[in-house]
Amino acid sequence: MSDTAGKTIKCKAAVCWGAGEPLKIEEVEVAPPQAHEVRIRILHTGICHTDEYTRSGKDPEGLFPVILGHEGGGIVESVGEGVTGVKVGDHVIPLYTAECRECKFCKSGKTNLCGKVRATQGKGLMPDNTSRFSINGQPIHHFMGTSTFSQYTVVADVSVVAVNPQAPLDKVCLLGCGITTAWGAVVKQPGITGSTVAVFGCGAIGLGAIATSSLVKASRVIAVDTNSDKESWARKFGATDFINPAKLPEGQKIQDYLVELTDGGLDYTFDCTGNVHVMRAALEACHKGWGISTIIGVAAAGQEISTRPFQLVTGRTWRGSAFGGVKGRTELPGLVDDYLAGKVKVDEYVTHHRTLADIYEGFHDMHSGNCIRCVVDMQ
Ligand SMILES: NC(=O)C1=CN([C@@H]2O[C@H](COP(=O)(O)OP(=O)(O)OC[C@H]3O[C@@H](n4cnc5c(N)ncnc54)[C@H](OP(=O)(O)O)[C@@H]3O)[C@@H](O)[C@H]2O)C=CC1
Ligand SMILES: N[C@@H](CCC(=O)N[C@@H](CSC=O)C(=O)NCC(=O)O)C(=O)O
Ligand SMILES: [Zn+2]
Ligand SMILES: [Zn+2]
Repeated sequence: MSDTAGKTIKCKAAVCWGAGEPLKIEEVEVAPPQAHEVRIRILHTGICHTDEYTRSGKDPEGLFPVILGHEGGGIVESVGEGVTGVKVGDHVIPLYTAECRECKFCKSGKTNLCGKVRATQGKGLMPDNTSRFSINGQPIHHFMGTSTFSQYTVVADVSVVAVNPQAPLDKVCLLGCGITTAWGAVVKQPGITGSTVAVFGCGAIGLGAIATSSLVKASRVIAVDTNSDKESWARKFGATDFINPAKLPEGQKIQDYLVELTDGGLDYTFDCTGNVHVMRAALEACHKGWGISTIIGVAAAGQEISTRPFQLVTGRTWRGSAFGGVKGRTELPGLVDDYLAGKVKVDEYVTHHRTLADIYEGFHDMHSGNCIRCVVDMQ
């Protein structure tokens, strides 16, 4: 039992006070975990584009003030009554996609989307409809059920998983979102082995989709990105081809180019940009009769996708994937072990490091065009 158990902890956190505002380092009070909750000392966190998406005000679910962050790694400091899944001292990864194993979604065998805490999570609150974070008595919202931009956070017990303590948390924190999302979206999609794939967007998510397509032996992996600097990254992660759509002859659409290049279109495509026009191109680059396009990117409030319904009538499938379809409590420990065994890349994604004091610089890094993932040392 830690000597802070049952007490409120004062620590530093990066708080976003309003849409579009920078993050500010504040002293926050973190209340003890209630029943079925876990308080975690966060050691490292990645910064994902979804954090920036919400900070910027593009997220229709965005609430302020808030402590963002959902790609963290830490150690359990204390647990509330009834917690059995993790214990004090465990090395853990918080899960923005919970896994209760009891709800309709969890029991369906058809999805990783758990319904147990999603409604309160979307309101920036714990399952009892209150927040564990406050500053001078003012409640601060949680984010994605994780809030890893705080030195201590509280999560629901269904939203955390213990992992091999041998795994460096400054690396496997990235399995809390980006890399796992990409890995799952590919390995859970039957048929990729021996097939052609195009990945639109070569950030961490796109590179992960490229690496995993290569791992499962897709016959061809075409990377598409408007930033030509991403070519060397894409090839390093296993792309066989790289195309910059901005460099095509004027008037030529990327989907038409790809259909011609691949004798009718791709077997599988992935949108890893969050741009609805790219999502359309990814769908229309699919082969007639069987091509499947997966949307991974998150689009801003008010954005909608469109295509001619004929694209679907003629056998293309449009689908989406959240956290790669991965059930975190069941599958993440195995993925961490795969990383330790050298079967899954993680270290290769880390291009930038920051401390909590300059975490907001990490958001600027993300826009620099040469940042794949920035890892923040929270202590
Ligand atoms: N569904 C899920 O569960 C998850 C979704 N996401 C979402 O996935 C998306 C990708 O995340 P991440 O990899 O971190 O983001 P990045 O911004 O790092 O990567 C996106 C890449 O796409 C490139 N790009 C931009 N516009 C185009 C275009 N028109 N055509 C081709 N490429 C383009 C960008 O180039 P440039 O460098 O010039 O900007 C960049 O290289 C985000 O929307 C994020 O919110 C993330 C995690 C989980
Ligand atoms: N809140 C947004 C949607 C954000 C979103 O799509 N989140 C993804 C994960 S993105 C991670 O970096 C996700 O898993 N969604 C499923 C969910 O239940 O939230 C909006 O309202 O548009
Ligand atoms: Zn993310
Ligand atoms: Zn559930």
